[in-house]
Amino acid sequence: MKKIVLLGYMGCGKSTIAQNLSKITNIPFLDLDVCVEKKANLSIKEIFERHGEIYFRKLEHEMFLELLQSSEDSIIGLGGGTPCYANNHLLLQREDIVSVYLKASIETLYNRLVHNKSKRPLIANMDEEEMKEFIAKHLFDRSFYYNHAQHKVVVDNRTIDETVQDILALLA
Ligand SMILES: Nc1ncnc2c1ncn2[C@@H]1O[C@H](COP(=O)(O)OP(=O)(O)O)[C@@H](O)[C@H]1O
Ligand SMILES: O=C(O)C1=C[C@@H](OP(=O)(O)O)[C@@H](O)[C@H](O)C1
Ligand SMILES: [Mg+2]
Repeated sequence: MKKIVLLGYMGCGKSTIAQNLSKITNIPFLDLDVCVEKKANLSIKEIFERHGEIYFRKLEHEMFLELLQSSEDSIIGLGGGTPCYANNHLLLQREDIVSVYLKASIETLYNRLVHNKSKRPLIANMDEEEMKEFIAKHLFDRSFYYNHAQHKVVVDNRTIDETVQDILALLA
């Protein structure tokens, strides 16, 4: 039984790539954020607004453990912060987990996030200049955790299909 876990910064494509990889492999896909939202019966935005980030991190950790407990094969798209809290990065070291860091440059992340920030509470209220600075610093802080992944796939200038193929090639 294997779990393929995609990690990386907000906007690198975890949710999109996990879904597309699932279509090709027929391995079921789970998005950790969506699982948290279903369990809390609130959107990520609402969880942050009503209960704060620390509460979100607790739910995220509990849900990650729950998904890893299942014996089913699955492709799991993490949230951008998942490996950086509650020692979640250590859970990635399990033998039945294949972890893939979708590595994107600041420019790629900025371009993908700038029109897509409203559902992401950490950047929702930033202007463009603030966002650029934030991504640069935050990505630097988080890279330590992302680099715990078993594999790294660079996603800059790659289409969705190309990234899916890159992942399939390293799984082969
Ligand atoms: N080549 C690409 N690979 C992945 N996502 C892409 C690509 N080009 C554009 N996008 C867009 O970038 C965004 C990535 O968001 P998402 O999949 O939610 O990332 P994450 O889950 O890592 O935050 C989506 O709007 C997606 O359509
Ligand atoms: O980077 C983060 O801390 C977060 C990333 C989001 O997921 P995506 O990376 O899928 O946007 C979501 O979990 C939440 O808004 C916090
Ligand atoms: Mg996502």
